[in-house]
Parts: sequence; C-alpha cells; structure tokens
Amino acid sequence: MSTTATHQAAPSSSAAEERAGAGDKAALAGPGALARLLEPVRPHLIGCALLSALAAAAGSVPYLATAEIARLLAAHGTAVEQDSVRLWVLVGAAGAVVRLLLVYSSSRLGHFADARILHTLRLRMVRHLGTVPLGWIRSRGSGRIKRGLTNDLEEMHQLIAHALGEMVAAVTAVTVGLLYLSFVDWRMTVVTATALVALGVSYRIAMRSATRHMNRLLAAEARISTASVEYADGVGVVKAFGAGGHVLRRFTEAVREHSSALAAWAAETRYSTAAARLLASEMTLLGILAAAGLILVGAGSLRMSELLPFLVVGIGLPTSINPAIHGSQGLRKGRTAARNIEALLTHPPLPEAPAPRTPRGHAVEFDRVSFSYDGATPALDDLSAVCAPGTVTAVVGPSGAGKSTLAALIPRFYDVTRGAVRIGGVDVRSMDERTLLSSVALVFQDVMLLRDTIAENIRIAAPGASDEQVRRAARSARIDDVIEALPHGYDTVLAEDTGLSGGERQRLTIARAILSDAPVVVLDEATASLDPDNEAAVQAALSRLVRGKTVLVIAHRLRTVVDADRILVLDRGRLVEQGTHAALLAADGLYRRLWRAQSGDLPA
Ligand SMILES: Nc1ncnc2c1ncn2[C@@H]1O[C@H](COP(=O)(O)OP(=O)(O)OP(=O)(O)O)[C@@H](O)[C@H]1O
Repeated sequence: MSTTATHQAAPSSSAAEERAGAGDKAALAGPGALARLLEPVRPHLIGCALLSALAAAAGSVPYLATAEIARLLAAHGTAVEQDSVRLWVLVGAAGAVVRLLLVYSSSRLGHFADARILHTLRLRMVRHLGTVPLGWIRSRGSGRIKRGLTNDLEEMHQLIAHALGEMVAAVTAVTVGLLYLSFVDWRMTVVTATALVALGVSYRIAMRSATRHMNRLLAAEARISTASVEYADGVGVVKAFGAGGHVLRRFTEAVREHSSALAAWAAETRYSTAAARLLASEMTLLGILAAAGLILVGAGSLRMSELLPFLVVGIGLPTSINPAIHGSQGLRKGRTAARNIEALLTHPPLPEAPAPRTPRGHAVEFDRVSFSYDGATPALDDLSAVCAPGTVTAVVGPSGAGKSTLAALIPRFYDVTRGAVRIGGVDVRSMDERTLLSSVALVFQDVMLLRDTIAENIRIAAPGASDEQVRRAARSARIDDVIEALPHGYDTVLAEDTGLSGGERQRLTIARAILSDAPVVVLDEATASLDPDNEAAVQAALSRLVRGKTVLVIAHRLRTVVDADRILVLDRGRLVEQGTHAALLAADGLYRRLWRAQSGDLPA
C-alpha cells in the first residue's frame, strides 16, 4: 500500500455504535448471529411471514374449490346444482385474487425490511472498517472485505426478501391442505401425511451426501469470489508476472476446486437425485393415495367422491414443499453470510484515546517495543530507538526481520504488544486519530491510487488544498509534466489503462505526501527496479519530500542508505546493530555481511 495518511475518523456516533457492537460480540456469537443482525427489522419480518402465510392459505383456496366441485360432480353427476358449482368457482377465483394482493403486500414488506437492514449493515460495515486496525484490513485482503460488502449482503437479501417467505408459504400450504383433507376423511389424511413424511425421509436419505457436497461447493464458490476480486485488483501484477503470479494461482486453484466439487457431486448423486426426485414426485403420491383409497372404497367405507379431493389436493402437496427446500438452502447461505458479516462487525476497533494529547515536536521514539501478530511469535522484540527530527533513519535487515512491522506501528496499523511508540513525546495511542494521521505521511511500495481524477488523488492528503497547491506538490514530486501531457491533465481519471508507469504512479503518491506536509515520513523503499530516468526522478521527488522531516526508510538495497544519518539493523525482530554506514561496516557484524552479500562480495 502506498498512501499518505488519509483515512478518516468515523463520526463519533458511529464509533459509539461500533464500540457497542464490539461489546455484543459474545452475544452475537453462535447460532443467534442471524437473529441478532435481523433484530431491527423483526416486526417487518414477522409481518411479512404472516402475509406470506395468509397468501399461501388463500392460494390453496382454488385447489380446495376445484376439489369441492369434483366432489359435487362425483356425488351428483349431471344432477349437480349449478349454483353450488358457480359458488365454488367464485370462491376459487376470489382466493386467487386475494392471494395476489397478499403476495404483493408480503413481498413489499419483505423488500422494505431488506432495503432497510442492508442499508444499515452496509453503513455499519463501512464505518467499522474505518475504526479497525488498518493492518487487519490489509492482512484480511481486499477480496474478503469486498465479499462481505457484496456477496454476503446479497445472500442476506435472498434470505430476507425471498427465502423466509417461501418457507412460511410452503409450511402453510401443506398445513391448510392437510386440514382441509382431514375434514373429508381423517384416515386418508393420515395416509397422506404418513406418505409425505416417508417420502420426505427417503428424499433426505437419497440426498444425504448432498449437504456435504453443497457445503464444499459453497466454500469453493466463496473462494472463487474472493480470488476473482483479488485477481481483478491485481491484474496489472498478474500481467507483469505471467501465470506464475500468486493471485492467478489462487484463482485457478479455486476454479479447479469448484469444478472438482461439482463433478464429485454429479458423480455421486446422479442416481440418488433421480431416485429422490421420483420418490418425492406427484406420481408416487398419486399411486399411494389411489391404492389406499381404492381399498377403502372397495371395502365400502369411503365414497368415490371423498377420494377425489385427495387426488386433486393431496398430490399437489409435494410441489408445495419444494419452495421450502429452496428456502432452507437460502437460510443456510444466509446464516453463513451473517457469520461473515458478524466477524467483520465485531473485530475490535482500535481503542480511542479518552483524553487525546498533542505531540510536542516530531521525534519518533520506539521504547522497548515488542509486537506479535499471533500472540505467540514475536515479530519485534524489546526494540528501542529514536529517530530525531530532520534526520533520516534507515531500517535494514534480512527478509522477515520485522522492518515493515516496525514502520506499521507508527501510524497504528497495529498497536504494540509491549512498550510504546511515541511521536513528539506522546504515545501514538494517546493521540487523536486525525492528529496522528496528519502527522505521518506513508509512501509504501504497493502504490494505492483511487479511481478518481489525478487532482483528487493528490488532494486526498489535504482535502482543502487549492488547485495551485496540488500543482505545486506535483511539480515538487517531478510529475507535473507527465500529468500535463495526459489528454485531460489533472482531470484525467485514473484507471488501469491510464498509461502511468510504476515510477510515475509512485511519484503521484509522493506528491500526495508532499501536499500533506506531514512532519514524519515513513517510506518503504521500492524493491522493483525502475528505469534510470524514473529512478532519478523518484529520488529527486523523495529528496524534496524528506527535507527537514523525521524520516524512517525501510531499505531493501543497502546502497541507498549509505548517506542515512543512522541505520537500524534488525534480525528476527531484534535490533542487533545501529550506527552510520561507516561505523557499521567497521563493526564487522550483520550489516557488513549483508553489505558484502549485496555488493557481490566486493570489499566495502
Ligand atoms: N500480517 C501478518 N500476519 C502474521 N504475520 C506477519 C504478518 N506480516 C508479517 N508477519 C511476520 O512477521 C515477521 C516480520 O515481518 P515483516 O514483514 O515485518 O519483515 P520485513 O523485515 O519487512 O520482511 P521483508 O523484507 O521480506 O518485507 C515475519 O516473520 C512475517 O512472517
């Protein structure tokens, strides 16, 4: 990430809301997560469920009316009273109209609840992202964050606006159907209910492996969605490094896993699915009901006219259950989505200072700092150092030594595990977030630019800056000429194809940092080699940026730090040496070994 310190403090009301949310963590955990998230729209959901139930009941009426007409015809033949038939036709038609009205009302209420809760959740998630440690967001990955804000909310939408209503409607339709049939003949109703349960159980048995396969598929889908976002975000890198790129590999692995999950599902369940479908079909139920009914008719204890409603209404019952199966899948997906959303919403925000203090001066001090990402392995161990204002301090060391971690502690991407990081004598944890972030400019390797105009990308560091100030910063960062040469100059909207080189994009972020005029500059020196022109321009821009500031440079190439005022040498999280280039070479320790390794074993 390459950015100046730009993220905003969340409004205090939302911060309080988020703190309350974090306090609810224990209560939110477990199976109640979904219920808790939906709490604000509970009355709407109950209303929606009631309307769905009434709609389903009304929807059963045309079938019941048809069954009654069939009964009348079977009982009286052509001598049937026309008025009775007409009445049932009217009742059936009225049921259909009422159903339409109720479905409309229920759907309206469901979508209203859906819009409201999704709006609230979206806001809470975005506000919460503004309060959690930036380091957590970076390590979680943009793909997972975006998935939370898109796919998981979409699953919640499906659940609230569709699945809940479908399940309630299915249960009601079956209940109403069985209730009606019980008035016709209780024995046949028992047969119908038993047959439904038996068919349901055999369906479950035949589909028993489906849940496992479904879970595997859902997990694979989630991975594809995450990897797609990451792939889209990192397509530039992927192009630059070809198919060997990390992101592309994750994407192709996810696609492969999805295909193999799908193939395994199809292979294992092709017969059982067909059997399950046959078992739970209308034809099977028709066979059972006709056989049982004809036995009773034959025994003289059931009239033909009483059997007909079972053949008309009874065999439609399996179809009524189908939406419940679909709805239960929606419920399962909604639960998973709720858990993901909850995990994001309940991640503890960075504690805010109750009585913020203002730094006096801009020295950066690491005071016996220890930090661990996982609470077990130290990434930094009891490290103390001071970076004086107006000086450049370079941090060097082997890969994994803790250089980036040290830099990340200054803007509070993470909080120290022990010790303190101070700016101007004030612990960064005791500073107001705005004060802290306006004190520190970050120029990191992975250049982060927003899809906005070039002017706004620079201005984000100082929202009130005039056009002239933006231009002056761009001139200081040696990027002014490049911007002017673009078709829309400073109004060019940045996109993948804007045509800026890596070095030019880096200079844009330097312009941003220059505009912010933050007294502390944290710089992650580029490892990717730039062409000589770009490198010279970046160096010129940097020297303008760091003039008079307290500078901490994470250095990967030692030749760039020979002029640093002080070099901190880290190894496995510990500060093992410090001093100037000359002093460290003379000390004949780790720095000298690193120097010899990087300079091709040439004597210094
Ligand atoms: N987000 C993270 N979660 C867990 N562990 C991490 C994370 N970031 C870094 N680490 C671990 O912390 C240690 C220090 O890593 P750090 O990135 O600070 O080293 P570095 O000196 O900057 O390395 P490099 O030069 O390779 O960038 C390493 O063991 C690394 O694996």
